[in-house]
Amino acid sequence: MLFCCIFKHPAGNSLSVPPAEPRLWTTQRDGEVKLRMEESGLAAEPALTVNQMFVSTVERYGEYTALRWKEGDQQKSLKYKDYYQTCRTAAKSFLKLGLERYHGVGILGFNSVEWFVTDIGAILAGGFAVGIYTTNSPEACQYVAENSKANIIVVENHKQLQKILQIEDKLPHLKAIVQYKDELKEKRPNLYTWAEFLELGRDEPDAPLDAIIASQKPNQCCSLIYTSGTTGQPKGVMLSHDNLTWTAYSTSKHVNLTAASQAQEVVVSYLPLSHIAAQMVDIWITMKIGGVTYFAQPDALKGSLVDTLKEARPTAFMGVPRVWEKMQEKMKAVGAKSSTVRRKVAAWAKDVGLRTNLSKLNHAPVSYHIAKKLVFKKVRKALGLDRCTKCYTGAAPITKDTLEFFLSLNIPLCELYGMSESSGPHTISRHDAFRLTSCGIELPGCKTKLHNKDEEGNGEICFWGRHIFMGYLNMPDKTEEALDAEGWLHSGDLGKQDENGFLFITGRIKELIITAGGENIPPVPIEDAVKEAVPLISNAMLIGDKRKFLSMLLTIKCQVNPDTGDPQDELTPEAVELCRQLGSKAVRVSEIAGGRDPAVNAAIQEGIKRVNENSTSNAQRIQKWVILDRDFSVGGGELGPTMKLKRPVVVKMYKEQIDNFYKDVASPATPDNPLPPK
Ligand SMILES: Nc1ncnc2c1ncn2[C@@H]1O[C@H](COP(=O)(O)OP(=O)(O)OP(=O)(O)O)[C@@H](O)[C@H]1O
Repeated sequence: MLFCCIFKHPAGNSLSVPPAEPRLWTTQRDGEVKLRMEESGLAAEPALTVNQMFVSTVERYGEYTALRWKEGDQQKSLKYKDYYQTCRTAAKSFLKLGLERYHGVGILGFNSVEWFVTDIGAILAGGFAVGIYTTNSPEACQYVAENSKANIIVVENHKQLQKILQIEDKLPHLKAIVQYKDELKEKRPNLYTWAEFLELGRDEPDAPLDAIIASQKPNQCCSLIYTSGTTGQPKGVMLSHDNLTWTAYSTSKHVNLTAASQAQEVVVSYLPLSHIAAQMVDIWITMKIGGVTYFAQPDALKGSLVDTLKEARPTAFMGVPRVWEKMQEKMKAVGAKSSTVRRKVAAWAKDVGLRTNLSKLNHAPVSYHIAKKLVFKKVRKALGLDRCTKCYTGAAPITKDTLEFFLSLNIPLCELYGMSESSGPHTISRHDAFRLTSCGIELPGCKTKLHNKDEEGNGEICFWGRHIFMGYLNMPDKTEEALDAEGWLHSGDLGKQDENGFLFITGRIKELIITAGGENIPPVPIEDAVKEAVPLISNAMLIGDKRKFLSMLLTIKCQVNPDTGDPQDELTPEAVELCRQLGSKAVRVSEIAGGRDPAVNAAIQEGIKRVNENSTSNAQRIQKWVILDRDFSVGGGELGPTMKLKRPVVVKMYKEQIDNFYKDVASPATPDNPLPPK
């Protein structure tokens, strides 16, 4: 907030005191922050609003294609100059519908032209762009809509509309709803189709919109990213114009993206846009460099993504670890079915690929033309990545196994690390600056500090730079927890750096379990060890915060409904086979859950025993466990959009099972809990 105080001078003249400089953070919707400008380098670049960045791209690349998509069998596209005009029309429509300054426009739907236009139109009109996860329940949508004081909500289809209609009465700020796909199934006042919505603004004068745009400053909020809740109630991360425009600029420089005047970069938009990673790549970075965004189909993650990749042939591609893992699983399955000769050639090429790429990382001279010709080119083509020179993974931890698998296919995955609170990326690895399992070095103009380092050099990763968020909307306490007195963002992640500044993530303090006995236990290594020891297990979650001992919730690998993504009762073929090997005839989760299958119980108990034997202390031993009826999923609410466990949600959902572990600490072994607490 700018404070301007006017007081009377004893002589009677009015004296105006210059406005106090804004602080580094604010939690007020109309607040302003001090920009973290530096004297030189990239952080000294002039600050831009979203409109200024967009106009500058239109001036340079107005005739270039900005957006591409497929409608039926037809390819459609929009040029930069028309994209900008459509956003302006949408902005005028929002104003006509009553959008107030610093109020939200919620967007609930799959990636599309309309999503982008809503987001940017809301910003141009002086509101906040607010992505809402399509998997949100009506109550979760209500929280976001209320928190952001949404005046308008733009939904994709009838299904999403129903969620908003259920909570409409509880949203006093809501003035209109727009549905951008499919026919409206019913007419309602204040419900518009996309065409009707754009029509509202078509003939509106420019002046009121231009006045709003002219009044915008780079240090004001324009976008809210709601955290997905892996660490508690979602928080509205306030991002300023400068956060978006500067991060887009700095990232494009760091990873050497090509400006459209030389050749247009192409990206495929398919990850949830309400998450900062997808939004930064698909909307802001691509706009900054005048690239093309190609929209995938809504069923991208259910199987159509590879077809879209083959059509779009992206030059840069970002996947969360689960996307790469799925590709890996699929390729392995296809590989297993191919002829012996093909398998041998592929295995040989992969061996050459891994060895050569590892030597390359060590700057040793390499040559692998034959493998490239025989296998790698074909693999890339089959994945639609034949033009893709930059493949990224990020937003969650990826296993070394997956990194090595792709490296062996000559597809080095560059890792990207960051948070919503850092407008997306903080560090990114590059082909010319790469260490396996490292997340690379920080963006130019940004700084990293490791707080409270231990003897091995592990400390809490703290960030500084113009990508750091403004604050959490209406949450001063949480903001002060995240930003220290000097303005460093504390990530809650543990990491260490090598002598060249390469960052390695080594844990998450924010999910550390602190037992009643005061022992600090990082859950992920124990959970990973259990999954590795018992391949039948799909998800494992360690319990023990403020408890006397550790226990674990387990789920079994099951089939997934391809349309909804919901976990089914049927086991995967791999799980059925694993059961056979254990002497179990189970084909369904319900035959195993709750300790119903003695052979599976024994195998899990044996696996957990092995993990316990390797534990560093008694407190780190898993004493009890239970197999749940249903696997974790995004739709079920246990996993976030990047497949990170939402621990507080799981604890609430399975309270009964957890209470059971601890209700009688001295209880003897049961089929569910074969190991009595020590
Ligand atoms: N490359 C990476 N490797 C390991 N962990 C990562 C990586 N990138 C991001 N993360 C993890 O994701 C966190 C950031 O998550 P993000 O800002 O996307 O929040 P979220 O998933 O929406 O929700 P919440 O804030 O509730 O966790 C980081 O603090 C880190 O723990």
